[in-house]
Amino acid sequence: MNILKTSTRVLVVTAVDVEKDAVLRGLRGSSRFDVIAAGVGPVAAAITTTTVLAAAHFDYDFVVSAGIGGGFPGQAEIGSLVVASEIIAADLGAETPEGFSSLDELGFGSSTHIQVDEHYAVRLTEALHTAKLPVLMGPVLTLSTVTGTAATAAKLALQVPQAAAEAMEGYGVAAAAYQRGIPVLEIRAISNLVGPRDRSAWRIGDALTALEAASSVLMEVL
Ligand SMILES: O=C(O)c1cccc(C(=O)CC[C@H]2O[C@@H](n3cnc4c(=O)[nH]cnc43)[C@H](O)[C@@H]2O)c1
Repeated sequence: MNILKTSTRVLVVTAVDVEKDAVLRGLRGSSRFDVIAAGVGPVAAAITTTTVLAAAHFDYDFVVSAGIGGGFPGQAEIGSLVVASEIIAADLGAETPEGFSSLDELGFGSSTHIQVDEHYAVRLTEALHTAKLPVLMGPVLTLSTVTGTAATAAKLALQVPQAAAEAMEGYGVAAAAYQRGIPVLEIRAISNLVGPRDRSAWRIGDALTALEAASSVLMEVL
């Protein structure tokens, strides 16, 4: 019996060109991967990912949301990597006197948690660890507004106790992939800590270096 093994096709979705370039450097020209910069925020990410998936003349096997992100203090250090264990739309819901209520809790039936491909998330985390890159697997929050106060950081940590990182695109990318039944992963290279706004403390260069290294490992795993 002939078993034809077709090669795995992966769409990597970043927000901006510097992230895209870092991923492309790490992938070293692999033709199995397409990398796009879809814009900042969950809406741009969802629209662009949906458009690219619909226009492709083949089925992608994986969609990966990749870029820099904020690390929750005590969880993810600047320059480290976070692989999402789940992708959570952390501000999709209602504020109540008792705290945040998600769309699910409000009874709108739309999930604010999207499951990643757990098998490959674990394999990627292990491979990054083996490559001696500092890495943690944990929930990654998607927010439309970058957290800028200790109070909001504390509120989010209470809302999602194991929250490892926050960024602005993962849920949008994941929702587009989920709609087409394509497994999704999210990887964030930590440029700053989630908390009081101090843009001068963002280490974007270090994070992009980590993102490039992580992309080499991603190529080996998928
Ligand atoms: O400086 C600002 O006020 C500002 C407002 C909106 C966006 C930005 C970005 O630079 C975002 C770029 C990109 O980075 C991701 N990112 C990085 N750190 C965080 C974070 O702590 N919280 C949320 N997102 C973060 C995000 O995914 C954006 O695509 C700056």
